[in-house]
Amino acid sequence: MTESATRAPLGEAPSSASGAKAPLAAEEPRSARELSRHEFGTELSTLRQSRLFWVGVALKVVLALCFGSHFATRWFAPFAYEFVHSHFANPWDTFLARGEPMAFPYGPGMLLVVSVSWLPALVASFDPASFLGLFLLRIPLFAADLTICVLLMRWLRMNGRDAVIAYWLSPVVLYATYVHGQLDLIPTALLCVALFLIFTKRVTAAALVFGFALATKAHLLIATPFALVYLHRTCRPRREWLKFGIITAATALLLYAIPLSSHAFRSMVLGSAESRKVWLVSIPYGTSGLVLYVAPAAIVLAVLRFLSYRKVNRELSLMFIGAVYVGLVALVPPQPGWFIWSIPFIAYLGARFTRTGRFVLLALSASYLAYFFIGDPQVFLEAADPLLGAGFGQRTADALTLRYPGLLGAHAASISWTCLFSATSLTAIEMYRKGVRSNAIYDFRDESFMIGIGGDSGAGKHTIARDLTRLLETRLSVINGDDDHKWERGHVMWRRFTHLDPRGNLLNTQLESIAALRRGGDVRKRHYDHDAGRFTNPLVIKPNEFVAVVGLHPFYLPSQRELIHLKIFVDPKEELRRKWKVARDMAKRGYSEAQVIEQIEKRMADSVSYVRPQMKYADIVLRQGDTDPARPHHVDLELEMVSELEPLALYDALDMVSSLEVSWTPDEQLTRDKVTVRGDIDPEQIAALADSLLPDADELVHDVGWLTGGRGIAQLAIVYAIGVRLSRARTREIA
Ligand SMILES: Nc1ncnc2c1ncn2[C@@H]1O[C@H](COP(=O)(O)OP(=O)(O)OP(=O)(O)O)[C@@H](O)[C@H]1O
Ligand SMILES: O=C(CO)[C@H](O)[C@H](O)COP(=O)(O)O
Repeated sequence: MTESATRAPLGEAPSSASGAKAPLAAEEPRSARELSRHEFGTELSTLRQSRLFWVGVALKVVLALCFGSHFATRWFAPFAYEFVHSHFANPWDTFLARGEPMAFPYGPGMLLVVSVSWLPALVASFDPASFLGLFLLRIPLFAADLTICVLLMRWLRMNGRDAVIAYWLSPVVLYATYVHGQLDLIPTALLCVALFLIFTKRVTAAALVFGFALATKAHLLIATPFALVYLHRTCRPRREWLKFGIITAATALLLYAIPLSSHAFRSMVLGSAESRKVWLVSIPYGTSGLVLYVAPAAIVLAVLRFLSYRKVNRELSLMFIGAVYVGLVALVPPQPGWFIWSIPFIAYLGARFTRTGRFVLLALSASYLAYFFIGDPQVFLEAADPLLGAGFGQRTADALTLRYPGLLGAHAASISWTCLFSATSLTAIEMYRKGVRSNAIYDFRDESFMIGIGGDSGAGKHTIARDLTRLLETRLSVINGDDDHKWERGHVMWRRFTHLDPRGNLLNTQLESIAALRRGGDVRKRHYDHDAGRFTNPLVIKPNEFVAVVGLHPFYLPSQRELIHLKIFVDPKEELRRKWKVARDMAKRGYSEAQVIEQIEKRMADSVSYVRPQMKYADIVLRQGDTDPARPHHVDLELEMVSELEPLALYDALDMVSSLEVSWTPDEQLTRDKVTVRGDIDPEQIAALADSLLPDADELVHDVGWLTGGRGIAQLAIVYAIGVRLSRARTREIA
């Protein structure tokens, strides 16, 4: 698979270029909803084109029709059928009265989801244990299965296709769901949907789905602290986690309240033997009767560890939730359905970290099937009873046990359980390690990442800062270099010096501000109000993950250069800069055209002496060529980038876009490369390029903040450079 394969739009020219669709305005942000709709379309079409996907569908349909253990044929299918057929009478009462306390140890949410496919039972009578019944039982499970697969592809992006192998064809899901007949895929899919909504910051919707999910099966309570911590660490306003907790709890409690008055419900669901299994493995602590509950201890340990992270990203959350669920099954008596809880997360590991991930996936799947066959051959084989006749499983298991007592006895079962235990433990450890490593990639520890944006007046410095704010949002603070002018407008000293002269600016004050913000301290600073030409009272600038220093001299002093992690210089075509400056100063600063032109001419010598020389220290120089407001997708940009940032990778990515003409020229010393870009590009293509250039680009930037045309390419080049610098710093730290 080529890296671009999951993103269809890369090679297509944007629609405005062809004139087929109204052009997107450069400032028009796309909503997160629009973007996700588009991406799911991409994922579904990737699935439709995958032969392996269709092989999986065929296999699942056949298994769903023909197989089912007594869990499916004696309990779950009749339970759902009874509920619908009786026009929604309380089925727990009916089954407890029949002496079937194990029939449905799930919450009301699970009954609601499972019943959807049984609506024909409202008007028709049939045997729920028949092929038809088995198939109806699997319809919501298939929907849950597909939902998980699509969400995984979305999360995995460039490795999306690998999700088909790692998840869609998972032997654990095939056996537990389509052969045995466990329902755990439903809460698992709901958990994944809730996580997807959490990651895209749709907190209310996430809480409603998560609350409903808890009402399907209470094991999801284990994922709750991880969701709360993630929201606490990543969401602004900070209280979002509380809102999530309240809505989730209210939704779950409301749903549980519906059947709560039923004694049968309380005894079959709330007091079920299954939920008590979590306490069964314990270590005695001396003779006083004190014991250590192993599984709860592991869960608490994981939650505490997760809480200790200052920064948590999506991958760390997925890996921790997966590690807890996979670790949990190693610490309780083995249940076939419980393994399902961790499978999407293990598949994520398998697709994302292919070498180790696939190895653990394989080890776990093989030892899972081996244990559930050797440990209980009768239940394993009875799933074929609907196809091969009642009693097939029992007869065959008895015959095999008699013939191979060593292979199917208690000792063999313990050996296979030991293997399964080892595979699950290894998986949990791998998930923990990979999650922690991925979380560290864009973590800049206790420093702010400083970005300097320099250039002449009207060259587009603040425009770049605003375009970066769209991507970095509240994680970016901006210092304005103009705040460090020495005097207010009209001051007599401005007759001696221009604003471009370092002697007209407090560059040492600026240096102190940069140093303080970089090490995480607040800065109190007056602001230069361009409307009035006066300084305001001092304002507080807070440190942040990213700080942009925007001005005429952000890297004039050597010490400024040392403190700034990424130096950007804007150097548009002079004619264009004049046009922009005249328009901006006339519209926003109250000057006439003649006044602006006179000011430009007067400052020219200082621009050449003091501003432009900073260009040689820049990591990136952005040279905007012609712009055409009627063609927002249009690009005419020259990028100069220090070779250490590997501009060739950027060139390679841009060169894949067929609607662009890209060229690359290194300088003779191989220290700076020039990349020229001409053509058309839209924000979705730029988002796709960011995905291909940076691991977890969406962790670094807000996905819907990408612009179109030249400004979008400038955003891409800067974000790429930030990503390279950050990941290099982390790699050095890890090494
Ligand atoms: N890439 C761009 N594409 C189109 N227009 C631009 C671009 N960059 C800047 N402009 C236009 O140029 C004007 C000046 O840009 P901006 O205010 O960002 O310049 P500046 O370098 O920050 O100026 P100053 O230092 O004088 O405050 C803006 O009002 C905007 O209309
Ligand atoms: O763009 C500028 C510097 O980047 C301004 O020209 C400078 O800040 C002077 O301001 P004013 O026009 O208010 O005298």
